[in-house]
Amino acid sequence: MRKKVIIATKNQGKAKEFKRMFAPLNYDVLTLLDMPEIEDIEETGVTFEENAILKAEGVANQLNSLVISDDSGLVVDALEGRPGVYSARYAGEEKNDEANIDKVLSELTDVPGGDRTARFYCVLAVAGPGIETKTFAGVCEGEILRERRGANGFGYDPIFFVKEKQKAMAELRPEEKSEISHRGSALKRLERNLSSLVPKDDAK
Ligand SMILES: O=c1nc[nH]c2c1ncn2[C@H]1C[C@H](O)[C@@H](COP(=O)(O)OP(=O)(O)OP(=O)(O)O)O1
Ligand SMILES: [Mg+2]
Repeated sequence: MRKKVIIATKNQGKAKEFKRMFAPLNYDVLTLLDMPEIEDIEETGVTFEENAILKAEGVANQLNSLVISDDSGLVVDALEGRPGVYSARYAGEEKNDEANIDKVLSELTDVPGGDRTARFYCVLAVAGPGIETKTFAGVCEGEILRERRGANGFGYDPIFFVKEKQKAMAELRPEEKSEISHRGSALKRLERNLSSLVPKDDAK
């Protein structure tokens, strides 16, 4: 029988990646895109971890069910870590991927090749009735390109050059991306630690 897992995200790109990554584990993925009645959770944290916990616990409380959330973003060294936790709303509250990319590219116009290092971060939080909330992190190292490359993925993928693959993230096939991505490694950590999700009452 197929099992089901709830991912507390409204991001279409993340939803696609989670569906693909959970399929071989025999899980169907439900997201907030399937549950319009869930109230928005404000991302008031200043770290990926804080925001992931806010989203997972906020949605778990509304559904009274186990949920996984994903807070992720792009950290650029030459921009002192921006856009960071503001990645989704970097160019404005309407969350426009193209405008966000344009803003990063223009801020980096005068930054030479060697100084364009960056990384994607992902923190997954698991929360639910009777369990202690847990987080799992993943990182993917790269460099910011001078122009867009590739048509796959979402968000900042077209301007993120993955050293390991010598390609833009948006040039990778979906399964290639999941193998090396921040989200893929965070999910692997989560899978390895599922047994640590102990009931709160048992926690010493
Ligand atoms: O693999 C990725 N490839 C490219 N860009 C990415 C990736 N992973 C995160 N990102 C960017 C997209 C967005 O600008 C921000 C996430 O912001 P974040 O608040 O976690 O997600 P969101 O608001 O889009 O959806 P939600 O909070 O409902 O999960 O980082
Ligand atoms: Mg968000």
